Amino acid sequence: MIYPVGRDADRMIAARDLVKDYGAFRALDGVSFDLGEGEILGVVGHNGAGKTTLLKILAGLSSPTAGSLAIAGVDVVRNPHALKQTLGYLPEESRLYETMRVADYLSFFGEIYGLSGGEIRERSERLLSSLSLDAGEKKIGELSKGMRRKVAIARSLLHDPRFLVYDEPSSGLDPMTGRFIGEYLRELRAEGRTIVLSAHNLYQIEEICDRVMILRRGRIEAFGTMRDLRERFGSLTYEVYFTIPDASALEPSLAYTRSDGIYMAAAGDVAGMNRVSAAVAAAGGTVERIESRYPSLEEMLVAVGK
Ligand SMILES: Nc1ncnc2c1ncn2[C@@H]1O[C@H](COP(=O)(O)OP(=O)(O)OP(=O)(O)O)[C@@H](O)[C@H]1O
Repeated sequence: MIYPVGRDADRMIAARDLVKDYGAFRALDGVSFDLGEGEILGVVGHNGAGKTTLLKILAGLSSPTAGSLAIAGVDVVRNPHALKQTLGYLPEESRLYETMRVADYLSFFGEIYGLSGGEIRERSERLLSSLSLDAGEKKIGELSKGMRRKVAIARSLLHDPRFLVYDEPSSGLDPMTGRFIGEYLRELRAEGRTIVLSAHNLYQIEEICDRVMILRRGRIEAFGTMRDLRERFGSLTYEVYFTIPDASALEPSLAYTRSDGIYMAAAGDVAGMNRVSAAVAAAGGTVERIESRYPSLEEMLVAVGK
């Protein structure tokens, strides 16, 4: 199945039946989807689902065993080097050059991208300041994990690429730095860049991504906006909060929890919610409020299973 983008978006990625075998093991098994320009796609899945494998293929660093992939209209399976100027890649773990100062490190990569000395200085300064990174004269080996991640992000953006592939950008970072990077990604999107990222921080994915792909054992289990996914995984949950003088008067089959003197029983649909409310009233209790909520991405992933 192909998951198309909306008609109004220019297409940045067209992936068709991507397969990746490692020997006899099939890590990706027929992945097809489209992504529009200027969108953020979050790729989620349990360990070993195939996220890094897919991201490496999108970055032109690994060639698929079968299938086709066009990025910005270019067939990157046949011509992976065509991505060089278009793509900024952030690997899951970046090996940085421990003994280099940040400025020298960025200069080194700027030269690889063919930038002039002036361009490198101007862009490095702008990137480091937008990332709130002031490393001074420190060597990369002396930086904290969060600072190193920011250096790797700056490196991925030096040549001003339109398409970013970020593997676990906030992994291992404290919540403040993780949040900062989430907001930074939104700014990059506002500049018109297309971003594919993987993350185990599902709240961040829910917050910043336009579309989400749930991978399971190398296949797309679900793909769409969070709204699409909520429809696919269904239902609202209703939580009925009540007080009751004697909970033992409730019908024994009614499951509930109790916190600070307030009881709560959950129901999967409106009929269930009505049954709970009636049971509470029959046992002499009072319904205080009813809350409805959608399943979170985390609950969806649990429902999908390994
Ligand atoms: N070079 C390789 N050789 C053999 N098997 C590999 C190789 N790279 C990945 N695999 C296997 O392919 C599967 C998918 O791996 P991948 O790294 O893409 O998963 P992932 O979803 O990124 O996992 P994680 O969340 O743990 O990073 C795993 O079973 C992994 O063992």
